[in-house]
Amino acid sequence: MRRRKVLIEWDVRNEIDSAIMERMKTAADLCLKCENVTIPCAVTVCLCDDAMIADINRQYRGIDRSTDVLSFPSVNYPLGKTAGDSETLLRQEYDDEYDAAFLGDLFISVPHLIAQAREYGHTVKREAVYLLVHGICHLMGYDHIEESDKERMRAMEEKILAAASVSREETDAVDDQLLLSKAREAMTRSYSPYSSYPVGAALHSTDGRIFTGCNVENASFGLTNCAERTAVFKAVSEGVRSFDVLAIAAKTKAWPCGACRQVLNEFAPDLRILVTWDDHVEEKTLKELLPEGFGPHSMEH
Ligand SMILES: O=c1ccn([C@H]2C[C@H](O)[C@@H](CO)O2)c(=O)[nH]1
Ligand SMILES: [Zn+2]
Repeated sequence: MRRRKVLIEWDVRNEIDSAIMERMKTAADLCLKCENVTIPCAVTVCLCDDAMIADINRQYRGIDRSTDVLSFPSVNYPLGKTAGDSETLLRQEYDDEYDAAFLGDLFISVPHLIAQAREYGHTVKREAVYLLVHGICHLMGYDHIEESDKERMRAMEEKILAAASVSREETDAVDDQLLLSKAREAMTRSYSPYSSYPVGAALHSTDGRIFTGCNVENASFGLTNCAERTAVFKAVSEGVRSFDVLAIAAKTKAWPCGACRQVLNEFAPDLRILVTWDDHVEEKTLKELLPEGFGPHSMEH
């Protein structure tokens, strides 16, 4: 069987869930399959922020604003042709470095994609797959300037998305193992010279992002900020207020302190909490840790 894989060279400046990146990878392979491209191809995908994509938009297209996805095809398809009917041309684009035909570069703004998913009421995963498919279609020679071209592109996108079957009902499920490893990694950044008790936290937002935090101590002792609150405050100050899972890593089993439970309850009363120490993992809900908690709804009649 002939190989129809897309090699993606990622440049991750803004992180998204690894499960979402896996789905993007699968969708990329389906682009080649649906287009009937039988040789291996390569693309670069840069996951960036709004400022960077606006910068590229201005520099290369003279458009001074942010957008969701930008594509820079490296193949010059003849008029009306796409990758599927340009095998000879693609073979000429063979790149030693990738051991594949190089199709071009894509830039995707992660904050833009998250905002758009929210606006359309579907998952970040679905939006991420859609933007990647749209971008790869451009790299395969599709366009949407003329009405007839637009219809062809739309039809191809629909075909690929159907094959990728990212359902509208799907949720942005979190990868617990990834979250735990992010918490352990955050623990290494702890500033805890007074207690010598480093703590790391990784908070997963319902839109699929991960915010990490560590404990930050102070010579005045009382000003210490716990890892959990560091993570919450980082997220909230970035405009994110909805969370589903928190992972905490420490040397011993460390459920959040009372202050952190209260802060977490403000934004995520239904939070699942995982704690890890050595090779152990335990799970509880915030409701178990803070029964009858006082929260934003407590003051309502
Ligand atoms: O759940 C916890 C418990 C403690 N700490 C920090 C605060 C302090 O720096 C150190 C010892 O209490 O651990 C946390 O970050 N989270
Ligand atoms: Zn705390």
